[in-house]
Amino acid sequence: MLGVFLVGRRRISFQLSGFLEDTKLHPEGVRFTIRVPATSANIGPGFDVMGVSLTLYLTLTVSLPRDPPPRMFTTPDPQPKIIHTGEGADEVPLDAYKNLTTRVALYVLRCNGIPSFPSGIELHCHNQIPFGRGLGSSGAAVIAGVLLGNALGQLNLPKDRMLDFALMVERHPDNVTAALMGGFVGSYLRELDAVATSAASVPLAEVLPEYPADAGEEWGVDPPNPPYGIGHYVRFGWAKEIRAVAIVPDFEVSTAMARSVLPTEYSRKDVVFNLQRLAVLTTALSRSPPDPELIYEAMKDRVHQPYRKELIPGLPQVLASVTPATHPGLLGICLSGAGPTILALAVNNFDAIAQAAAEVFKQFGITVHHFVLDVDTQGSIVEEQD
Ligand SMILES: Nc1ncnc2c1ncn2[C@@H]1O[C@H](COP(=O)(O)OP(=O)(O)OP(=O)(O)O)[C@@H](O)[C@H]1O
Ligand SMILES: N[C@@H](CCO)C(=O)O
Repeated sequence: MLGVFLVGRRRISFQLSGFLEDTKLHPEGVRFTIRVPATSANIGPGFDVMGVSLTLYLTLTVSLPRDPPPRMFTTPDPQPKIIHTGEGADEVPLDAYKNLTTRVALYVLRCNGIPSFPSGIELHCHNQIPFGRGLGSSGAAVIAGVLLGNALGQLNLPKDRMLDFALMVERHPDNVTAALMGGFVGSYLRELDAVATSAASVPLAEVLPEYPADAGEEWGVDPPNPPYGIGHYVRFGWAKEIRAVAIVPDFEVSTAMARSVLPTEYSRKDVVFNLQRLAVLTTALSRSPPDPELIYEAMKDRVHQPYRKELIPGLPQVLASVTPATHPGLLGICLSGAGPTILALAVNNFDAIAQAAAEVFKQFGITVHHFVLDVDTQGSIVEEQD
């Protein structure tokens, strides 16, 4: 059986039967991995626009029998077996009809005329991305699902088309675009015509229905296919000496909650404040050596961070007290995604910067841990396992 996956601009073709033979799951079977990076969205002023992919990963090891047993069109239908280790292991659903990654994979398969998973799939998800912290865990799960559906269905979708599928689920483009493409990216949702707009606006419940466990093939209407070209993106430069310190509080803030506290209208003054900084920041982060004076100011925001402080005790105090003046090496500091993680961009003194933020959070009774990360330039990859 021939598998063909698109990985970046490289088309990788391989004989599925040529995969490693050492899997415990299917000793005679097929095995490949899907690796998706964490992301930090917004970077201050670029709310729902900018994202950067970071070197923490969700990795799926997918095993399937070389000669799958014939499909049984009676219940129980062929659910993948899911093992999940690492972050989220105590809360992630292992039922493939409830797990975000496999539900998205099934959505992609069903949109392409494949009604269910192939039989005998075993999926080991190893996750380094903390849940609900602003590091793009859900975006990574969605992208992993799109790549899984593409691989299992041998669909050969180009990455731009995969982005359409991801945007039907996660409807702001910043995290999923960075997770799929890698690097530092800006993206927008294209204005669609009326038909495409309504296709792209169908309720999430229709894209990812609650699959009844005993439904077999009877899943009702086909899910809505994404319109073509929902999201467009551009890659920005990133100065190689800039690293990302992710300071992760010990509590979760769901993105849905963090979006519900935002206003629906903004003053012209606040919109202009963000636009001015956004325009400067995209170029400032590409320049070597990076200029802390320019970047610190350009990472300020008036569109989402001020409203999220009620969900994140200590947020304004951390942002105001950890500055390039007090902490040489720091370039700028902001909320990562919907929070509560703080993203500090710096060229050195990474641990001291994290420690300073930790001390402020401590005054609010919050403990944190931190990662010093680099920008992942590859984006999501699908490859034979070593
Ligand atoms: N690997 C995963 N497998 C299955 N479900 C996941 C996975 N990662 C995240 N999720 C789901 O996504 C939820 C977190 O999504 P949410 O959008 O609230 O936060 P986030 O994506 O971590 O943060 P942000 O969007 O601000 O970067 C989890 O509670 C879980 O339901
Ligand atoms: N732009 C999004 C990122 C989180 O998914 C937000 O800030 O709500």
